[in-house]
Amino acid sequence: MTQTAATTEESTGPPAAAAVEDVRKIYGRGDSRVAALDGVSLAVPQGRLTAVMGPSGSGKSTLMHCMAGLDTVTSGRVVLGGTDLTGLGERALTRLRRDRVGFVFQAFNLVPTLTALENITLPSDIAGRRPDRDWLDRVIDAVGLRDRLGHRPSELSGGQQQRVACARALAARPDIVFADEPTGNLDTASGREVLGLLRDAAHLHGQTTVMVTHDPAAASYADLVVFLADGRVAGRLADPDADTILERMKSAGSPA
Ligand SMILES: Nc1ncnc2c1ncn2[C@@H]1O[C@H](COP(=O)(O)OP(=O)(O)OP(=O)(O)O)[C@@H](O)[C@H]1O
Repeated sequence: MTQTAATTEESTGPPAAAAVEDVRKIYGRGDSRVAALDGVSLAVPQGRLTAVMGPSGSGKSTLMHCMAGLDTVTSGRVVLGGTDLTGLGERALTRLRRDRVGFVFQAFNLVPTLTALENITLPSDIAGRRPDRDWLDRVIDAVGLRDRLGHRPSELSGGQQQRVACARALAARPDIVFADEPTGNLDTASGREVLGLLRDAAHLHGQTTVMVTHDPAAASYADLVVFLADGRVAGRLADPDADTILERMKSAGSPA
């Protein structure tokens, strides 16, 4: 693996936990050619919650997948925790995702036959690692699921299931967590719980997290909001409130 310093565009603030530099991702050829990412540069600050917003088709999921090593870029560079992902083979990418990245998706993706606790420790079990017991306890308390650990997913509410999914992502202490519409399937109250959890994980425990969302209220939990449009970065807002985010979305002329 090539080790390089993660670069950051900002001269102040925390160092970048991840960065993309002039990334292009082209799908298809000829008439069906789509530039899903068209020269994106972005630094994800360490220990912060970053939201990525933008209209449907603007490249949010593609960006997240490329940053997480789930997809490769056509050109440009992706650096994660000092490792240049560009040019890594599938085995190395698999190892990197397993060891250094946590995922929270809209569909909770819990294993239905396992209990909440078994789901939370599954990634460490698969990797053959013993989970850090103290940390696991803290994560379980943070997600407020201590009295539900023996329940199977079908015995949990949507919000509880997503909190299990968050705990699963946090338990392995990954360098970075990627959350794709983590509150998309949740009612407002459950969504707030999950967002508060992700924000606390960043602020109290230094967990770097990138979250894709369409929802200005959800994005207002973030320390930094990055707007995409047509595969490009169309703006950034630091410490935004929901109204400012909504204004920005309106002025971009394209509802997310
Ligand atoms: N596997 C693929 N093959 C071809 N085109 C693709 C593929 N994946 C994405 N695209 C195209 O790339 C562009 C960006 O898609 P992407 O899913 O990243 O957008 P998004 O902002 O996440 O959208 P949404 O909010 O609707 O999920 C779209 O035009 C999409 O049709």
